[in-house]
Amino acid sequence: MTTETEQLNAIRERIDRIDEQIQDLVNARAAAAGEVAHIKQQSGDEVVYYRPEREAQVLRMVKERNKGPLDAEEMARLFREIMSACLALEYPLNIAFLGPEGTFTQAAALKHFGHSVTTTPLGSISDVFQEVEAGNCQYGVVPVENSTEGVISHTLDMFFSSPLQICGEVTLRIHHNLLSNAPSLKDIRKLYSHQQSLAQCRGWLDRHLPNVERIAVGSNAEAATIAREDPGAGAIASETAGEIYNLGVLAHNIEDEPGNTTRFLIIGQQEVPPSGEDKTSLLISTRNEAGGLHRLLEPLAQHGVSMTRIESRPSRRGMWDYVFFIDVDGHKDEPHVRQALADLEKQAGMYKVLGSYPKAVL
Ligand SMILES: O=C(O)C(=O)C[C@]1(C(=O)O)C=C[C@@H](O)C=C1
Repeated sequence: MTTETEQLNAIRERIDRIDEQIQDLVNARAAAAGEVAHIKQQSGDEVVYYRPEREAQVLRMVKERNKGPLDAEEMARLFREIMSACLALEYPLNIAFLGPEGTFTQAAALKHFGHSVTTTPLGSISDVFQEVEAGNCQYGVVPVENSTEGVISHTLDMFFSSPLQICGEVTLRIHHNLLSNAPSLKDIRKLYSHQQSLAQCRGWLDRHLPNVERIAVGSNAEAATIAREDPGAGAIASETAGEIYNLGVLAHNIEDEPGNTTRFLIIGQQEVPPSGEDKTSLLISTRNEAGGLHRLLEPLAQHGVSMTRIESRPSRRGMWDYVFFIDVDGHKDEPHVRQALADLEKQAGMYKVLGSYPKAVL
C-alpha cells in the first residue's frame, strides 16, 4: 500500500514534467513571436508591434477551444500574460494611464495589456492624450463610462480635438473599499475620494458615515495619499491602493450596485484592422432642424447596423446644438457598415470616426 507521501510525490513528479513541457512550449511561442517581429521590421514601414485585432482573435480562440477543468476566462487570463511577455520581447510597450499608481485605470491597463508592459501614471485625462500624441507612450488608457454614474464627459470631450484613435476597450468590475489607518469607522472625521466613487457609494455612506464630511479629490489614489498622512481621514479606493499606500481596509465592497462596472478606452495612433467582432465609435452632429437625429440615424437601420450606445453632449457652438457619441456594431471596413457610414456622413453636420476596434474579450 502506498503512503500519502508517496502518492503526493508521484503526482508532483508528473507536475514537474508537465511544467517542463509548458516552459519549453512558452519559449517556443516567444521565439515564434520574435520571428514575427523580424518580419515586421523588414517591411520598411513604421513598425507596429502591438496588434489588437490579432490579440483579440488569439484570446477568443483560447476561450472557444477550452475544455476545462480551468474555466475559459481563467485560461484566457493566463494566455493574456503569455502574449504580453511575447510582445515585450518584440518591443516593450509604455502605457500612459490616469494615475497615480493604484487607480482602477492602472488595473484596467494591466488587464488589457498584461503585466509585461511599463505603465506611466499621469495627472489628468488630457495629459494621457498628450503623452500618446507626442509619442512618449505608445498607448493610453482612460475611463469612459460607469454603469452606475454614466459617462466620463472629460474623456468624450477630448475626442473633439484629438487626432488619436480608439484601439480597444476594456471593462473592469469596480469594488470600492473604505481605507484608513483609523482604528474603526467611528474614528473617521473626513472622507476623501474621486467624486464618481463618492457617488457610487452614496447609499452605504449615508447609512454608515452620515455625519462625516465627504471631500472630492482628483483620484482615489490621491485620496489614499491624504488618508495615509492623517489617521482621522478615510479614503474610498481599491484594495490595491490600500496595499500601495499602506492603509487598512475598514470595510470591503461598499459600492451600492453589486454589478458596478467601468469601461475604459485604449487610445493610440494606429487604425486597427477587423478582428471579426468589432465596434465602431463615432462623433456626429445633426443639422439643427426637426427630426434631425432620426434622419441622421436612418442609414444605420437601412443597412442592418445596430447602434449599441448613444450619448449626447453640448457642442459648445450654440444653445441647442448637440453632438452625439455613437457606438455601432461592426468594423468600418465591413461593407454594410461602410455603406451605412457613407450615407450617415452625408446627413451629418460634423462626422468623425473615433475608431473601429475589437470588442472586449476579457
Ligand atoms: O502576431 C503578431 O503580430 C505578433 O506580434 C505575435 C503576438 C503574440 O504573441 O501572439 C504578439 C503581439 C501582438 O500584439 C500580437 C500577437
